[in-house]
Amino acid sequence: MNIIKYPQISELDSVLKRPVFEADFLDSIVKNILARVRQGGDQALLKFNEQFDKVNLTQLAVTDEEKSEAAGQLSDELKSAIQTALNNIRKFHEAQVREEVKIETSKGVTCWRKAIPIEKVGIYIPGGTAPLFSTVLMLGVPASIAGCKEIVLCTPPGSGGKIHPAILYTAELIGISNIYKTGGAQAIAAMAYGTESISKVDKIFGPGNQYVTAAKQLVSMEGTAIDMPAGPSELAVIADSSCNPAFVASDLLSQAEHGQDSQVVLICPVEDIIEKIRKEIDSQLAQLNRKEIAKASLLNSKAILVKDLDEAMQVSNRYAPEHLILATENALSLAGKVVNAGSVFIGNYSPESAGDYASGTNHTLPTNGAARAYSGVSLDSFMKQVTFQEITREGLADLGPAIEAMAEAEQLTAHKNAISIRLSEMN
Ligand SMILES: NC(=O)c1ccc[n+]([C@@H]2O[C@H](COP(=O)([O-])OP(=O)(O)OC[C@H]3O[C@@H](n4cnc5c(N)ncnc54)[C@H](O)[C@@H]3O)[C@@H](O)[C@H]2O)c1
Ligand SMILES: N[C@H](CO)Cc1c[nH]c[nH+]1
Ligand SMILES: [Zn+2]
Repeated sequence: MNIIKYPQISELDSVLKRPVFEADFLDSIVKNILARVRQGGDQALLKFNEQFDKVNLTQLAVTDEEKSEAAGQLSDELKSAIQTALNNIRKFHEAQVREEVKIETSKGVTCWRKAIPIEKVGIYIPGGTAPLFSTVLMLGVPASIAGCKEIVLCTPPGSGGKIHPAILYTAELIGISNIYKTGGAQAIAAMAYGTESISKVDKIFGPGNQYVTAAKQLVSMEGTAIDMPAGPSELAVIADSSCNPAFVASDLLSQAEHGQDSQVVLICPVEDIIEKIRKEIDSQLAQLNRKEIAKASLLNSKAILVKDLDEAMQVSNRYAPEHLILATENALSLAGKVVNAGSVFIGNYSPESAGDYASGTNHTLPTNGAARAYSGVSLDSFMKQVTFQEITREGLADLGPAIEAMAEAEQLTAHKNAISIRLSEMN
């Protein structure tokens, strides 16, 4: 992880450039995959399973037998951990249910907003390099609280064409039964267009690699809604002398291990602390399962030496990380200065891994700077907010002249007439 000392704010965009593929290159690969699925349906998906996932299958749907075997393949310890996470995620997302509020905007004019679940949703569960069953909780729990009628789950087949039992077990726990063995851009195409066995959905959710994220963005231009660009994982840590260097190193490595296109950034006003954290990274790396992946993503990663914590926050806000850890003194008050971030972890005992699995917040978060304008997945992501208004005869008598005047000024006489015809009936 290279150190960049005291960069100018204007240099940051190039210093902190994400390691993304060139957009035209990615688009041409992904457009081709989308077109082949649109034309070839299930057969195309099965061919992509052979090409990318090296499995030869005859059907995409997970069978009832596979589902029923899943629970027996997990330890009681893991099942209980999944239940703990489920409880916390459910609590946090249930608290997002909002009361319907009726407002009388003027006498006799009542307006309100009602949250109505999106009927058919598709959830993508990454499985290329690790079977992310925690993502089943992050997407399935809010979808089920929202009351979505149909939930389609796609995930790449693992070795031997199997889906990891923890994915199947977690899906069963939440009540998701339409599960298909297809991953990457082709899975996104299947949910966007529909195939013989996979239903077309109204909105697609879920994180994934750059192919998945590009496919979601492309199908969204053709009319299927998506949650947000949730691509390769990122983490920024703002640390000062009060941090525990070993903790910070462990946090940076936790996101570096996701993929070689992950990026982690350390922002710190004390050079000596940066050195201590770098040493810790080197010693902890050796013990990791995925050290080669973590090493590769550390090559994309930077330590930024800044003047003070205010400047550290400016750097972080400019970067707009998916995750931000504040390992500083008075971390809670520093958190008040966050403008751009997907999810924030405050203090030495709030590791990012807690949000990945079990604190209760959602881990499907905007990456690649999208946190400047997008929020992570929440209950609202699975609902439409429909507005209603009810106007009484007296209400229209009062409000009508204002509407007539505005319609007249926009030269929309039919609009004006829809009011005038009623006002004349009242006289
Ligand atoms: N932002 C978030 O909220 C969030 C949450 C969890 C995970 N993630 C990220 O999700 C990603 C998961 O990536 P993954 O690769 O492990 O799994 P994945 O399931 O996203 O992708 C695997 C699929 O990619 C396709 N693929 C692989 N190589 C290809 C190629 N050369 N051409 C076309 N398609 C190809 C294959 O179909 C394969 O099944 C990681 O980058 C992780 O950081 C992000
Ligand atoms: N850190 C990922 C989001 O960027 C989510 C995840 C799932 N499992 C472990 N981590
Ligand atoms: Zn993670």
